Amino acid sequence: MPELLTLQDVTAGYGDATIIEDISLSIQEGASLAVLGRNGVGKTTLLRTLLGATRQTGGAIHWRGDSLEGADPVRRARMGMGWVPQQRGVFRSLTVEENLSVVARPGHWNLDAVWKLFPRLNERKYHYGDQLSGGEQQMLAIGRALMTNPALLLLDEPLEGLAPLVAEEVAAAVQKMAAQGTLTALVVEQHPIVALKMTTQAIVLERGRICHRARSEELAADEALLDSMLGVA
Ligand SMILES: Nc1ncnc2c1ncn2[C@@H]1O[C@H](COP(=O)(O)OP(=O)(O)OP(=O)(O)O)[C@@H](O)[C@H]1O
Repeated sequence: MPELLTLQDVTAGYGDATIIEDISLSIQEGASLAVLGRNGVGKTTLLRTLLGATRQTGGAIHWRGDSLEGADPVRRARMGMGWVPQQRGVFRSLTVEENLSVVARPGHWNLDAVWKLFPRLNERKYHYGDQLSGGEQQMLAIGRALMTNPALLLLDEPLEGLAPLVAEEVAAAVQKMAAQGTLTALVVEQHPIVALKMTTQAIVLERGRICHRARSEELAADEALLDSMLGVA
């Protein structure tokens, strides 16, 4: 598979503060990457840097071989970057179906494909955004990003704040979505075991730098290493 995204020695932050440093990695089309690390190590900042929403002070990012230097977030979105923010961002005064339809762009992901991935959204399609539970809002936020048919989908802590059973449902859907290979997925998660199940590759950040990279399956099996890096016994 060709490479979708390549980062070479990327350093970025906010104002004068450097948050991530010397990040080098490449992600192939259709692959899925978990970005792990303790609180405050720069996971969200890495995502925001891909989107062009931080101050990049060093290194280069290439998208399908072309430099992203100078490309603002709007242009990056048009190029095919989709983003599921931590705050979810669904339109509360639109129905589920309207929320999905207003952002639709041609491609594999249409209403039927989203209903199949999230049967619960299909059941609630005439409900308004503000009538949904937290879990349903998260499903809708993911569905909305999928409807734009992005080449790269960035998910920032998709399970945060969800009750365990709903979190499992969302995790299973993300895993299914990532395994279909219709897009490249990058998942930031506090819960490494779940994130590793959803993805094929993983990186671990420590103080803004990559301290470990592995295939997700291998890292998931190495409890001692996971515990030493992330404290998950
Ligand atoms: N807009 C901002 N302006 C200045 N500093 C910021 C901004 N956003 C985040 N930071 C700082 O950058 C550092 C890394 O934050 P970031 O959110 O990237 O970490 P994280 O690994 O995603 O953490 P968490 O898991 O807690 O969300 C933190 O010290 C944070 O205070």
